[in-house]
Amino acid sequence: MPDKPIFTLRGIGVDYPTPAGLVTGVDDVSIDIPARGMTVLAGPSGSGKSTLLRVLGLFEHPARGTLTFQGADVRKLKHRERRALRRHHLGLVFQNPGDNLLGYLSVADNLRAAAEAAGTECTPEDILGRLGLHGTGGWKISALSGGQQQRLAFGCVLAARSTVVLADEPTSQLDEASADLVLDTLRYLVDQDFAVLVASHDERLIDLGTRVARLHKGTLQGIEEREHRP
Ligand SMILES: Nc1ncnc2c1ncn2[C@@H]1O[C@H](COP(=O)(O)OP(=O)(O)OP(=O)(O)O)[C@@H](O)[C@H]1O
Repeated sequence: MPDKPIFTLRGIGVDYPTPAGLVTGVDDVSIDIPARGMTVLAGPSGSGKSTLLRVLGLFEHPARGTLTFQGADVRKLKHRERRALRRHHLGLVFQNPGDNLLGYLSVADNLRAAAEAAGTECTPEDILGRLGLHGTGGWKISALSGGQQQRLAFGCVLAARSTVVLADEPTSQLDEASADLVLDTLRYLVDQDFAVLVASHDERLIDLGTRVARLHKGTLQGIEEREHRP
């Protein structure tokens, strides 16, 4: 029997107030996010990918619709419960590598800090070895390439033992070789049975998705299920 979805969205709508009036970020989006595999939110600039990720990351309160996480209606959670959900379950990776890491800490200390913030513990050398960053624990963040920094950001998700990985355009700031490192890391996270959700318009990343949800002007155009990952 397939796993229950980790997120269920029904009729989600987000509006942004602007001086020119309300701008719709997404409208009437209904989708189940599976507990395993990689779901890619694809679509052109302004289609609502980041808005939807912010809803799932609990940064954005939808004006309409319902969002459940593991069956619980997120709107009904108390502030403390929402924070706990985010700390223990949601691993976020933003597009700019520098926004994901603490530049004043070493590589290993970034992993330790991520684990501590989630109330858990980690063995940095183990995680670094799994991500092809063996031996970099004592390095400054600035000594890593952009792709290695993004890998480390995903390493922080491993350190925190999050349930879900939410990544917004994780390859968009990287050259092709660095982006390859990120694609390998995403494959690894999928193999480790994380629920991976990525917003991207990078075709190579979209090709990795076990499920591709296409957005256009804030609405969901369709969901493509794929049997096999390329
Ligand atoms: N803070 C905001 N204030 C006003 N409008 C916003 C805000 N954030 C997003 N929007 C609008 O909501 C719509 C969806 O934007 P969103 O950033 O979610 O799209 P996107 O697909 O992630 O685009 P990109 O690939 O450029 O990041 C766009 O019309 C955008 O202008």
